[in-house]
Amino acid sequence: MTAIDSEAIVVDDVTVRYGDIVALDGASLTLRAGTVCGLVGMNGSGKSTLFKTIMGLVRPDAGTVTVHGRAPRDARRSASIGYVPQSEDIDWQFPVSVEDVVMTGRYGQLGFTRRSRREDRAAVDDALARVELTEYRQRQIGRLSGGQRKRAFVARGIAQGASILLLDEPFAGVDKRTEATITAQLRALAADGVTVLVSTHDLHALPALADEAILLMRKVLVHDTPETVLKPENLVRAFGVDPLDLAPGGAA
Ligand SMILES: Nc1ncnc2c1ncn2[C@@H]1O[C@H](COP(=O)(O)OP(=O)(O)OP(=O)(O)O)[C@@H](O)[C@H]1O
Repeated sequence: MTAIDSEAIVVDDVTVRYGDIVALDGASLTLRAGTVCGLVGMNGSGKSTLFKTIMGLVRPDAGTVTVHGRAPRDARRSASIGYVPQSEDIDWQFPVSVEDVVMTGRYGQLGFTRRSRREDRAAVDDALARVELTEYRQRQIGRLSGGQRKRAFVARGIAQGASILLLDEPFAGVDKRTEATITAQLRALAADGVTVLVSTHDLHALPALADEAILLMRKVLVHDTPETVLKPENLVRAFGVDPLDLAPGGAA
């Protein structure tokens, strides 16, 4: 693999504005294939905007994004990039079952008839088993708990078979067991060469989850190992205070 091939995501000096609000201000990063990168920053620091920009759902006002050397929209159309959005962005009343949701991850591979083939059904079965949701497969998606909903959308990302997976706060409101299940699956995907970018507010879990981490504050403040990113001087730059000192019981 050449150096360029191994660069899964390249964000180069990207600025995104929503009217007067500057959500990203000259953000740059490069992610190598097969790594899990944790994305950390305070509320409003631009994490969701960065995901949407990498997906090609938001167009940068300045700068460029390439995904395996291609424009994000092209990568999205070819299903080589998958996105697990924040729970608030999903319509939970929609009358679809868990397995229907996971099957939508296969739409990029289905023909225009959208008829699932044996390999699609096998991918859905495998993804459901990986996140321990097999017994809930027939249930309407809104009749799951918060943690089960997260797992359903992680399964959808897995079933897609994308080489890049973006996850926006998959651990929000989930219990430790679910967090461990999702973490193990993301690590397994990375071992298979998938590039994973995952935002999280759970700083304690970052070293177990990620090979590297990014501190975002409209731009990339630090991109290094989780241990370096978690140094108090770096967290103070991103959060104004050391959030680990604010946790119950004090510092980690
Ligand atoms: N559609 C929008 N229209 C206007 N402003 C927006 C929009 N989406 C985000 N913003 C603003 O852009 C900034 C970055 O928001 P973004 O959602 O990317 O942050 P975030 O880091 O994901 O936050 P959180 O941790 O709360 O999810 C914020 O100031 C937010 O209010």
